[in-house]
Amino acid sequence: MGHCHGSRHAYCPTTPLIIPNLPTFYYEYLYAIWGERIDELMNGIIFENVCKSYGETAVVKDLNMAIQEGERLILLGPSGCGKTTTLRMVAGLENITAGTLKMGGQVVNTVEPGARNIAMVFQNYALYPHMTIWENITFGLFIQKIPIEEIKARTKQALEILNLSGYEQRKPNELSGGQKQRVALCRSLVKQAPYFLLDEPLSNLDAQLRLQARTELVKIHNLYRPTFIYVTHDQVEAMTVGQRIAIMNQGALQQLDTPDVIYQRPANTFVASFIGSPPMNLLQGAFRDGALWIAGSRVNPPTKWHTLLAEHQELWIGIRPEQCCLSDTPMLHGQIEFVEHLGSQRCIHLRLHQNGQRLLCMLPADQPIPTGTVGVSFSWQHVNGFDGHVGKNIGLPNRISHNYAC
Ligand SMILES: Nc1ncnc2c1ncn2[C@@H]1O[C@H](COP(=O)(O)OP(=O)(O)OP(=O)(O)O)[C@@H](O)[C@H]1O
Repeated sequence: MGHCHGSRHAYCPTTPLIIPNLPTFYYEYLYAIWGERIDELMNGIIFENVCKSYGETAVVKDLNMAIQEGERLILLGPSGCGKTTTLRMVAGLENITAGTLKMGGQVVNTVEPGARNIAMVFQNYALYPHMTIWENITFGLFIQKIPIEEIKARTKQALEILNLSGYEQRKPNELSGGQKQRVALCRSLVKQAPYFLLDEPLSNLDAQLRLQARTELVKIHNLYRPTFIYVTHDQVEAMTVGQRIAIMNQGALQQLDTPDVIYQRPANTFVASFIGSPPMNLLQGAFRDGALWIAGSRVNPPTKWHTLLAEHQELWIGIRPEQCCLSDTPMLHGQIEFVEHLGSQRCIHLRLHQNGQRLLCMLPADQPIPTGTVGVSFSWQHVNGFDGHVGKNIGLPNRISHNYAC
């Protein structure tokens, strides 16, 4: 277990804390997650109680978040939730109102942007119109006085990865939007900075190009594994590019975890209804006399759940649409109101009989769909329960499959 060499180690289980000024539980929490790899984490980015306000308005609230060195982290959330502000604080483009931001083990609250060793890609490509593509990409490297052979080698490699070889002598106005976006990525890539910050870099691309660019982003990351923070409000992008996703709402971090865990075990009702298309069904639940009532129907949950359910009594029961099926021995009954055709699947909109709540079921397109009233079942292993008052996941023991690719 122990690895107490060097001075930047944050926590060693056999000795007291080495770095002062942080609560003990914080290191214990980090160590529990990262174990021996805590070294890498300390070289990453750590937010400690970070707040940002504009006048009286708090836009980032008490953010605690540790990003591992070399990790691809996505900041995801609805418009205005504070993603860009968070990213800009890392870049040094916004002051931090309160709290501490650390990069590479150093507090950087007052460090100038130019001294933070970051590469940043913005939504608008910000290319110099009078320069060629090659000049746009290499300009910053010449300023850094990097040897010409090194500049040529880095640029050649980046142009190849981003399919831009042959475009070196064009001007930005001779490129399509997607190509300009790739030049902007290329220009950041050649810096080989340890921190790579991206703010909605694909938002100007059409669906086809976005798909291709997602793969390129992962390739870029794999090339030299910078610590990568990527802001988006597109959950497909988040799920496919991110190794972990931080979900924000109204300036507060809601959940920070792998895409699988976030999808299958959302931390609260906000995450449950934000992630997934269509989103998770949240049905009213109540636990009385050993039975669970879901949307007004009595059902029998696994006996081992009873203690947990009894602690909450009023609940939201979360069931993903694709985990519902039509059944001859149903748990719930409803009236089909609408059928959406989505190619390989169909989304059935039901109005439940007992309490009139709506339930969405995702079914294979080749499954015959009866008309009128239908019965629906689901398997307990995929069900989530949320406290009826505060909306927090109560941790019913359901099954999570960890099958995402790093
Ligand atoms: N300079 C500023 N002065 C006052 N309020 C600001 C300023 N910059 C941002 N805000 C507010 O802070 C909140 C967070 O903005 P931010 O740009 O971080 O959100 P976001 O999650 O990135 O949104 P989007 O996805 O729409 O870009 C918003 O309500 C915004 O109006």
